[in-house]
Amino acid sequence: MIPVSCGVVLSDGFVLCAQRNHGQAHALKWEFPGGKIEEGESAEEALRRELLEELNITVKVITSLKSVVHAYVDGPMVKLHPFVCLKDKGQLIVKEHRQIRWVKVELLNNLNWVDADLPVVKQVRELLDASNR
Ligand SMILES: Nc1nc2c([nH]c(=O)n2[C@H]2C[C@H](O)[C@@H](COP(=O)(O)OP(=O)(O)OP(=O)(O)O)O2)c(=O)[nH]1
Repeated sequence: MIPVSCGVVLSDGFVLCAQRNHGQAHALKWEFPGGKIEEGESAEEALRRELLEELNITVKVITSLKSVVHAYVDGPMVKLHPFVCLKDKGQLIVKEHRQIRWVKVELLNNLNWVDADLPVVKQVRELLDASNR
Protein backbone atom coordinates (compact mmCIF):
# COMPACT_ATOMS: atom_id res chain seq x y z
CA MET A 1 0.00 0.00 0.00
CA ILE A 2 1.52 3.33 -1.10
CA PRO A 3 0.80 6.23 1.29
CA VAL A 4 0.21 9.48 -0.60
CA SER A 5 -0.62 13.02 0.58
CA CYS A 6 -2.54 15.52 -1.49
CA GLY A 7 -3.67 19.10 -1.03
CA VAL A 8 -7.03 20.63 -1.85
CA VAL A 9 -5.56 24.12 -2.14
CA LEU A 10 -8.11 26.93 -2.00
CA SER A 11 -7.76 30.53 -3.06
CA ASP A 12 -10.62 33.02 -3.52
CA GLY A 13 -13.19 30.22 -3.80
CA PHE A 14 -11.25 28.32 -6.45
CA VAL A 15 -9.56 24.93 -6.05
CA LEU A 16 -6.12 24.19 -7.47
CA CYS A 17 -6.33 21.19 -9.78
CA ALA A 18 -3.33 19.62 -11.51
CA GLN A 19 -3.14 17.49 -14.64
CA ARG A 20 -0.64 14.63 -14.59
CA ASN A 21 1.90 14.67 -17.37
CA HIS A 22 2.50 12.44 -20.39
CA GLY A 23 4.66 9.45 -19.48
CA GLN A 24 3.47 9.29 -15.86
CA ALA A 25 1.05 6.75 -14.42
CA HIS A 26 -2.52 8.04 -14.94
CA ALA A 27 -1.23 10.37 -17.66
CA LEU A 28 -3.44 13.39 -18.39
CA LYS A 29 -5.80 12.64 -15.52
CA TRP A 30 -6.43 15.32 -12.93
CA GLU A 31 -5.33 15.13 -9.30
CA PHE A 32 -4.85 17.21 -6.22
CA PRO A 33 -1.14 18.03 -6.08
CA GLY A 34 0.95 15.97 -3.68
CA GLY A 35 2.91 12.76 -3.74
CA LYS A 36 4.22 9.75 -1.91
CA ILE A 37 4.90 9.97 1.81
CA GLU A 38 8.52 9.08 2.48
CA GLU A 39 9.92 6.97 5.31
CA GLY A 40 9.88 8.91 8.59
CA GLU A 41 7.70 11.70 7.24
CA SER A 42 4.20 12.62 8.45
CA ALA A 43 1.42 13.02 5.88
CA GLU A 44 1.44 16.78 6.42
CA GLU A 45 5.23 17.04 6.07
CA ALA A 46 5.02 15.12 2.79
CA LEU A 47 2.29 17.45 1.56
CA ARG A 48 4.38 20.55 2.32
CA ARG A 49 7.49 19.07 0.70
CA GLU A 50 5.64 18.02 -2.45
CA LEU A 51 3.82 21.34 -2.89
CA LEU A 52 7.10 23.20 -2.60
CA GLU A 53 8.92 20.79 -4.95
CA GLU A 54 6.17 20.57 -7.57
CA LEU A 55 4.59 24.01 -7.45
CA ASN A 56 6.84 26.29 -5.37
CA ILE A 57 4.08 27.14 -2.88
CA THR A 58 3.55 26.95 0.86
CA VAL A 59 0.11 26.44 2.41
CA LYS A 60 -1.81 26.84 5.63
CA VAL A 61 -3.51 23.55 6.43
CA ILE A 62 -7.15 24.01 7.52
CA THR A 63 -8.24 20.43 8.04
CA SER A 64 -7.69 16.89 6.90
CA LEU A 65 -10.35 14.92 5.04
CA LYS A 66 -11.12 11.23 5.34
CA SER A 67 -8.40 9.11 3.79
CA VAL A 68 -9.21 7.07 0.70
CA VAL A 69 -7.91 3.59 -0.04
CA HIS A 70 -8.04 2.68 -3.70
CA ALA A 71 -6.74 -0.35 -5.58
CA TYR A 72 -5.90 0.55 -9.17
CA VAL A 73 -6.49 -2.20 -11.71
CA ASP A 74 -3.05 -3.70 -12.52
CA GLY A 75 -1.56 -1.00 -10.35
CA PRO A 76 -0.73 -0.22 -6.78
CA MET A 77 -3.03 0.10 -3.81
CA VAL A 78 -2.92 3.73 -2.74
CA LYS A 79 -3.88 5.27 0.59
CA LEU A 80 -4.56 8.93 -0.06
CA HIS A 81 -4.41 11.47 2.78
CA PRO A 82 -6.15 14.68 1.64
CA PHE A 83 -5.77 18.06 3.34
CA VAL A 84 -7.77 21.19 2.74
CA CYS A 85 -5.40 24.16 2.70
CA LEU A 86 -5.14 27.82 1.82
CA LYS A 87 -2.43 28.92 -0.55
CA ASP A 88 0.09 30.92 1.45
CA LYS A 89 3.42 32.08 0.01
CA GLY A 90 5.16 31.55 -3.29
CA GLN A 91 4.49 32.29 -6.90
CA LEU A 92 3.09 29.18 -8.55
CA ILE A 93 5.62 27.49 -10.82
CA VAL A 94 4.37 24.36 -12.59
CA LYS A 95 7.37 22.03 -12.57
CA GLU A 96 6.03 18.53 -13.06
CA HIS A 97 2.41 18.72 -14.14
CA ARG A 98 1.13 19.19 -17.66
CA GLN A 99 -0.91 22.14 -16.46
CA ILE A 100 -2.78 23.46 -13.46
CA ARG A 101 -6.18 25.03 -13.35
CA TRP A 102 -8.10 26.99 -10.69
CA VAL A 103 -11.60 25.51 -10.72
CA LYS A 104 -14.83 26.55 -8.97
CA VAL A 105 -15.94 23.89 -6.51
CA GLU A 106 -19.21 23.27 -8.35
CA LEU A 107 -17.27 22.54 -11.57
CA LEU A 108 -14.81 20.03 -10.09
CA ASN A 109 -16.88 17.13 -11.44
CA ASN A 110 -16.14 18.21 -15.01
CA LEU A 111 -12.50 17.12 -14.80
CA ASN A 112 -11.29 13.60 -15.58
CA TRP A 113 -9.96 12.70 -12.13
CA VAL A 114 -7.70 9.81 -11.14
CA ASP A 115 -10.03 7.25 -9.62
CA ALA A 116 -8.88 7.60 -6.01
CA ASP A 117 -9.73 11.31 -6.04
CA LEU A 118 -13.45 10.95 -6.77
CA PRO A 119 -14.35 10.42 -3.10
CA VAL A 120 -12.12 13.40 -2.23
CA VAL A 121 -13.96 15.62 -4.72
CA LYS A 122 -17.23 14.51 -3.11
CA GLN A 123 -15.96 15.40 0.38
CA VAL A 124 -14.76 18.81 -0.81
CA ARG A 125 -18.14 19.58 -2.37
CA GLU A 126 -19.98 18.52 0.80
CA LEU A 127 -17.65 20.52 3.04
CA LEU A 128 -17.93 23.71 1.01
CA ASP A 129 -21.70 23.30 0.44
CA ALA A 130 -22.17 23.01 4.21
CA SER A 131 -20.01 26.07 4.92
CA ASN A 132 -22.03 28.14 2.41
CA ARG A 133 -25.38 27.23 3.96
N1 LIG B 1 -0.07 13.38 -6.15
C1 LIG B 1 -1.19 12.68 -6.16
N2 LIG B 1 -1.12 11.34 -6.42
C2 LIG B 1 -2.26 10.68 -6.43
C3 LIG B 1 -3.51 11.31 -6.20
N3 LIG B 1 -4.48 10.37 -6.29
C4 LIG B 1 -3.88 9.19 -6.59
O1 LIG B 1 -4.42 8.10 -6.75
N4 LIG B 1 -2.52 9.38 -6.66
C5 LIG B 1 -1.56 8.30 -6.95
C6 LIG B 1 -0.86 8.46 -8.25
C7 LIG B 1 0.47 7.78 -7.97
O2 LIG B 1 0.31 6.38 -8.12
C8 LIG B 1 0.72 8.08 -6.50
C9 LIG B 1 1.56 9.30 -6.25
O3 LIG B 1 2.60 9.31 -7.11
P1 LIG B 1 3.34 10.63 -7.60
O4 LIG B 1 4.07 10.24 -8.82
O5 LIG B 1 2.44 11.80 -7.67
O6 LIG B 1 4.25 10.87 -6.34
P2 LIG B 1 5.76 11.24 -6.24
O7 LIG B 1 5.94 12.57 -6.85
O8 LIG B 1 6.15 11.04 -4.80
O9 LIG B 1 6.37 10.06 -7.13
P3 LIG B 1 7.80 9.76 -7.68
O10 LIG B 1 7.74 10.20 -9.11
O11 LIG B 1 8.78 10.49 -6.84
O12 LIG B 1 7.87 8.25 -7.55
O13 LIG B 1 -0.58 8.29 -5.93
C10 LIG B 1 -3.55 12.70 -5.95
O14 LIG B 1 -4.60 13.33 -5.76
N5 LIG B 1 -2.36 13.35 -5.95
